[in-house]
Amino acid sequence: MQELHAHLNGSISEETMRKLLSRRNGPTADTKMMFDKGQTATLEDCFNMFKLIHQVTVDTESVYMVACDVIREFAADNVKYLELRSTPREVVATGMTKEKYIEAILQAMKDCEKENLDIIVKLILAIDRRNGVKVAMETVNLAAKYRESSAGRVVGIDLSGDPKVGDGCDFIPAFQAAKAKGLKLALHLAEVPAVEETKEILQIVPDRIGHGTCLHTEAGGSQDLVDLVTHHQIPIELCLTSNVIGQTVPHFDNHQFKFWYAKNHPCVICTDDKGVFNTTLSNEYSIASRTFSLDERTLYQLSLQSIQYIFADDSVKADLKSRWKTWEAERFPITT
Ligand SMILES: CNc1ncnc2c1ncn2[C@@H]1O[C@H](COP(=O)(O)O)[C@@H](O)[C@H]1O
Ligand SMILES: [Zn+2]
Repeated sequence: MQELHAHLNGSISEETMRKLLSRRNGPTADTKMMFDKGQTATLEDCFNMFKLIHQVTVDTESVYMVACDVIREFAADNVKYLELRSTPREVVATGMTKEKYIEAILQAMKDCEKENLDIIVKLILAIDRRNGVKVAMETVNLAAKYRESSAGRVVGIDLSGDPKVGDGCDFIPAFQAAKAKGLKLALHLAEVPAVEETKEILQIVPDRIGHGTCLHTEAGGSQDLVDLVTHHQIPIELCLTSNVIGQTVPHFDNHQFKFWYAKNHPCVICTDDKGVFNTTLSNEYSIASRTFSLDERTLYQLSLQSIQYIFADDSVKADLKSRWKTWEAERFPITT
């Protein structure tokens, strides 16, 4: 499998969280940092959870530890290619600058490469829409700088944060600058109904869309949005548990996966925040399988197709594809 939509601070497992809570003052050891299975909440609850989590990842040591653990956990879940995304954060009290934050993640990526984990990891820097345009432009510049100095480990830019805050159109110049610098764009779009904003942002044709929950008319979107996304064949990163717990989708059966999959549109199954939503990528594939009656071969095809939408270069795509094909030949031998 490949995981293309995973926020670092939302991906912290219970075990890592325990280690973090024992390290410093702040939220106490029994503070809940994840939702229970089957629990529902609101997007606001999710963002409050992130605020708490950010209180325990305030120094480079914790960011490094979190990144190492998250990479190892995805590898243990059989993820062969991972694009992590994270919002560079400065914490004056601990001396963590945005540069040091990014470097801690890059160091974790490099050190994990030495562990022979059988996983390729790339990094996407996130623009939090709550932090405004100036910070967004800074993030783009940081991404360009570290793309150069990290041997291509930094691959793109994300737009995330509370979708109800601010106007995403304000960030269009930052997205254009990112594109001009050769960075890829994976943008959270239409996580809640926002037809005008989404239409305008779609004009720049992002490389991938996060969630796209409210693109289609039944979910508060519009036919124009569907036509644009279809016309440009923009892959959509779909996170089932996240959307159901956050209640932007009432039940798994109403998930937009159904709409886009039925159109044969590029769909990628992802976790979003495996820690906060208490899930794994395998679990998300199982939910998709149970909810939409997809057999193993169909899940395999979905995973194989996702390789086309990764942000790494063509040689990585070709290598992954050949590994998938080898596995296919073993798992589904042609019998005559
Ligand atoms: C639930 N749906 C979502 N919608 C929008 N943004 C989300 C998100 N889930 C996570 N994030 C974004 O990721 C940050 C945490 O990871 P990092 O500190 O960047 O590693 C959150 O603060 C939010 O900006
Ligand atoms: Zn997300």
